[in-house]
Amino acid sequence: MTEPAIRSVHARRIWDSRGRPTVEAEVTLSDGTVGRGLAPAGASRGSREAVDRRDGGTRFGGLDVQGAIASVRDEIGPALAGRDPFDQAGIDAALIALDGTPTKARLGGNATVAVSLAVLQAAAASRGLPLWRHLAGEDAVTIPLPEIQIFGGGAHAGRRTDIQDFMVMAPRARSFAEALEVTAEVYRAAGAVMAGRGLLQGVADEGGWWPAFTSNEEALDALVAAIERAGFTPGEEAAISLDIAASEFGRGGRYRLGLEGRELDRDGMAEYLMGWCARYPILSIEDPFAEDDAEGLARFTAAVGDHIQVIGDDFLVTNAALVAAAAQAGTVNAVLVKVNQAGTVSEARAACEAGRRAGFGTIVSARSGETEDVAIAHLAVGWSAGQLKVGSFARSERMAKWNEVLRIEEALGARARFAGLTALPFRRSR
Ligand SMILES: C=C(OP(=O)(O)O)C(=O)O
Ligand SMILES: [Mg+2]
Repeated sequence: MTEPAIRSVHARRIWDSRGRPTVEAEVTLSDGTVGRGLAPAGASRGSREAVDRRDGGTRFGGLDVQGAIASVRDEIGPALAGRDPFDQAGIDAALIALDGTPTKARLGGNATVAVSLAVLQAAAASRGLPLWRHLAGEDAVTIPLPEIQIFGGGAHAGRRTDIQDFMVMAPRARSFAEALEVTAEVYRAAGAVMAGRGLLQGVADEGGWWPAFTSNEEALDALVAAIERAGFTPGEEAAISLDIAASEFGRGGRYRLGLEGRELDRDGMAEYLMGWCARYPILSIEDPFAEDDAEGLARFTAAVGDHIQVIGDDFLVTNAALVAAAAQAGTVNAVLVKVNQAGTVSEARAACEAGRRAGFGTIVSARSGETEDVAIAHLAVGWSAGQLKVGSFARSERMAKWNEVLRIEEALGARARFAGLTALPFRRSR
């Protein structure tokens, strides 16, 4: 039997979880198999990420994705027709060459990521394999430790807090299912705590509670109160993970905390965060300094990196070369992996592998603008990334992904190996 080839690539406009247009690509193989890839979209974006093509106007105003769809129809589709769908690296290299820019700005990162994921899905479907198994081959896989948002802030919640994500990790959980259960208890308790204080406003872009706090610390205190109200001991069954997303309010070594009406220099910011690390049970901090502040990051990681995961998101933009450089410089000890930040599956995988080689924590992540697509749950398992960040409970585009990991864990049965705390970089090096 001859191996199937790519017959056609189609793109359509769909809508994301923020009500904005995005791209869905559909790849059809010569054996009739179809694979779909859906492009997510970030709000707090690193300046070196792949650039989406957003141009023209929708009928009712707002930027459209017709340019990205035209890229697929006029250029990507014809270029990929007849190619081997199992050669993901070759397909992604072709997309990179066809685009010809360092940031995929010509074709659009939203076009390349949708097609790259669609080819991957078509190849898995053609083999009759779940995506995670197609990715892992015969290798054993690890089920990721989740970090789950409880309060959303920053660019995802009208900047009601400067800090973007207040999340929970379950350090004692023995399975993904148990970690999800613990965090769900904290999530509901947090809603009750906020309602009791008259602070409940709704849900943020990633499903965490939309806050009405008057300081960033008030959110941390409420998180500790929620953990206790759920019947857990802070730092034991449930610990704290933060995404500071500092590029949103910091530049040139200066940090403007809008909520608290003050500006900190690099040392002041370090003191602010180190104070939190001393007072709260924090296990992980993402982008604690702005993407242009390698010095702040390096000093912070040198100070706390032996017991706290320090993740580069905007700082590393899912780029293998930047991950390798960060490992050399000691700026962070973990990398967030967002497929659309790179623009292709292969580049995201390379960033994840560069992280693994460096002994980093590796966290596959969704974006704040998402779809019902569950591919990243499979990437996290298939790549044995060790950690997954998807958002929270109150939005089904997030729950679709968390629930998909439950299905994979169940399918693996006794063979399921939950990463748990071994996913953290300081646990690895011990
Ligand atoms: C998921 C995140 O947000 P966005 O998608 O807005 O970049 C993040 O910063 O980690
Ligand atoms: Mg981030």
